[in-house]
Amino acid sequence: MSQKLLHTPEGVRDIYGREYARKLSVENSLKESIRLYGYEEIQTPTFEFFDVFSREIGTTPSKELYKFFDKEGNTLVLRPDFTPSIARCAAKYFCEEQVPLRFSYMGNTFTNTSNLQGKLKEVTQLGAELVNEPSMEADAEILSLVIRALLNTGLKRFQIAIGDVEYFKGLCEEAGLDEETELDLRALISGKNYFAAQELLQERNVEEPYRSRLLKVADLFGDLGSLSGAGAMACNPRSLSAIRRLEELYSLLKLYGTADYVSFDLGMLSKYRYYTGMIFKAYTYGVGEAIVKGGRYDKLLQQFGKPAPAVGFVMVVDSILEALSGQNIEIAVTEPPRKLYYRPGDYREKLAEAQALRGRGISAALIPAESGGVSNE
Ligand SMILES: N[C@@H](Cc1c[nH]c[nH+]1)C(=O)O
Repeated sequence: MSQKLLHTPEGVRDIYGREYARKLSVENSLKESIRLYGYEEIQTPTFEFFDVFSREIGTTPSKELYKFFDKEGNTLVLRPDFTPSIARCAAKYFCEEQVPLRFSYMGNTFTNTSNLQGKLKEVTQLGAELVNEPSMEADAEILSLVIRALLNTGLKRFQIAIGDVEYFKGLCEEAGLDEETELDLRALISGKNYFAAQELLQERNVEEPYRSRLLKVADLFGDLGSLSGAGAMACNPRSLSAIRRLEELYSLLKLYGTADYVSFDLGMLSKYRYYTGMIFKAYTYGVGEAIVKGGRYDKLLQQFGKPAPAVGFVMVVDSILEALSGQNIEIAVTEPPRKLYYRPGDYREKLAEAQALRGRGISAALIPAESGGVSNE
């Protein structure tokens, strides 16, 4: 048989045995934490029309989408991001609804990145979205829910960095940047490419003090105190009200008892352009990428026909598992099946025994004794 048949493409993988049992256990724990906050599970399709993830929506760039065609010639896309799908779904079925809507979901997302990046191209995401809620209380609920859910998996050492896209937008407006320059600058700052950012601002004739203010954004991180520094640097109402919101958010997190897990990072700029306010990422030891990502997107549902504010997050289950393993944190898994070995002469008794165990909710596998047993490990 060709060895090639046994291989999976780069960036996807099989998960089985104990590792899969651990994954299921973490998923259940995260789901239960989200359920406690009143979120209702929903399911959206794995692929959608291209337009749901088009450039105007502001999600994953087109070159990173898995695109294909159906027999009618429609362009379809394997979802790279749940948020546009949930926005579409909420706009379709809850269009007239004004009360807060709480949705949670779980499934795999797909991004067609280059093999050289060494990233998984299919990951399991578990998330929640709170629609029709513009308040700071909603932002605080989302952040505190994330913190509680992470603690419930057994993780202890993690930090949530919070930013607000309005701070940077305010500085860009103040400096008179056009949209294209703003997008280019955002990409350079997110990629930590400061020299190129400096060059770009010089090229576009951005004057002082605006140029240095924009470049300093990358250094604006730390505890609550760092917000006052950021406030002192900005002279425009957009950036200043972003700072005020973050300060208010912090006092709400104190009510939840979750403020110790957060820090601020005004240089945090997401690659997704649908965010309109607070954004955040959770980091922990042993994983380079964020294990949770989220934020407020008050204009996205409008693109699907329902003007409604919303805020939400996703947890990347594969990365949380990597963190738990790297930090040697035990994950309770369900008992493996009891193995009942039978010989031709005692099959009747062993079968009865297995049935009795199953009747009591205990998993039991019958195994021919001469086979030497099976292994799923
Ligand atoms: N979908 C975003 C996370 C998010 C959910 N809701 C709001 N933001 C992401 O994948 O990064």
